[in-house]
Amino acid sequence: MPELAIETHGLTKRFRSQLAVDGLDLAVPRGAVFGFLGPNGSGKTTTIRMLLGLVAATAGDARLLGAEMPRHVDTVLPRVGALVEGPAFSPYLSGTANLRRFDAADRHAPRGSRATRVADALERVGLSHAAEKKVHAYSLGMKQRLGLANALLMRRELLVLDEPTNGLDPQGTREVRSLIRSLADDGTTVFVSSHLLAEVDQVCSHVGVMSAGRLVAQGTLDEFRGGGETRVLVRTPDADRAREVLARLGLELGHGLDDGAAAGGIRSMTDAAGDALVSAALDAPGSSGSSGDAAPAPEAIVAALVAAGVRVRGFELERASLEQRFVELTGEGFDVVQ
Ligand SMILES: Nc1ncnc2c1ncn2[C@@H]1O[C@H](COP(=O)(O)OP(=O)(O)OP(=O)(O)O)[C@@H](O)[C@H]1O
Repeated sequence: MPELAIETHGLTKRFRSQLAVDGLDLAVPRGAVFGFLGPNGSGKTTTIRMLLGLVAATAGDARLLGAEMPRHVDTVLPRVGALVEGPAFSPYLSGTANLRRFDAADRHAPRGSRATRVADALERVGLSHAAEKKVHAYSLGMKQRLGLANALLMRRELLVLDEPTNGLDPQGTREVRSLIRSLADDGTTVFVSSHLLAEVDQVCSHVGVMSAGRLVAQGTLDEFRGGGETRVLVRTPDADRAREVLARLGLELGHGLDDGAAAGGIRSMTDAAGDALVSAALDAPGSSGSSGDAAPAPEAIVAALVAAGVRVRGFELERASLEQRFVELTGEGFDVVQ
């Protein structure tokens, strides 16, 4: 069995003068829940459409479950469940009747167990109560759930979900998250595009970040976070002395937390008790700060602060949040919905 569920090399899509996807080298390991992130228009949907053989690539190649696409589309797609821009449900049929039609169109789906399969899929996405309702009376969220149910009709090795929580309320979003988790627990690889960092943070094992058609980062969630800077936060009434010590240790002052305040000429924040929160970047990637020296250990920082007479009332190491990393990589804000 190939180790990668999805693998692309130089995958490119050009629409007339627009380069929508530019030389993508994706590597999605089997068993991963891969969060495919990116701002609007960064090329996520186009990539997914190429992966599924819905649109032809301009250049490059893609393999799904070890087989070249779109050449092996007939043998590969039955092993892949997909939710892409809502399938064309018939509005005047019920949810159940729509799913039966889709199931009947799948020649790999045994007819005898169709009714059970459809009922199970509706149950998994929390739509049993509306199973017999006509789809034109469904809300956007319900249609989205029906699309998901359609992707879940058969057990699949790979699920490709384009923005599965679009149109869902917070409760629906939580349900989709736990559904993804349970699918992953069963060994299904899940490739999910999303705007929602919180979603990715909570369910994904791997992340890929798109920006303007290019894949600017990919790896495990830990690697992704680890690539960002770690900040040291010191709570102390002796802010000036603390800053001197941190600077002496080669740390770069005034990162992150202080940035906003620094614009107003303040380099730290003071609380009601008179303690200031001084922040500095430890091992900022690409920082010119400490001329390539290894960052000092946290205990060495605390010892140096104490030795210099700084009253350390709080000390914390804070890793970059996913959102900070995303902004660092794409230069764009993120649509953060918790
Ligand atoms: N059929 C098409 N014809 C022309 N341009 C297109 C077509 N499909 C997509 N594009 C362009 O390609 C770029 C990437 O679009 P795509 O839909 O893949 O981005 P996305 O990351 O999925 O965005 P969103 O999060 O808004 O869905 C956009 O600039 C879009 O306008």
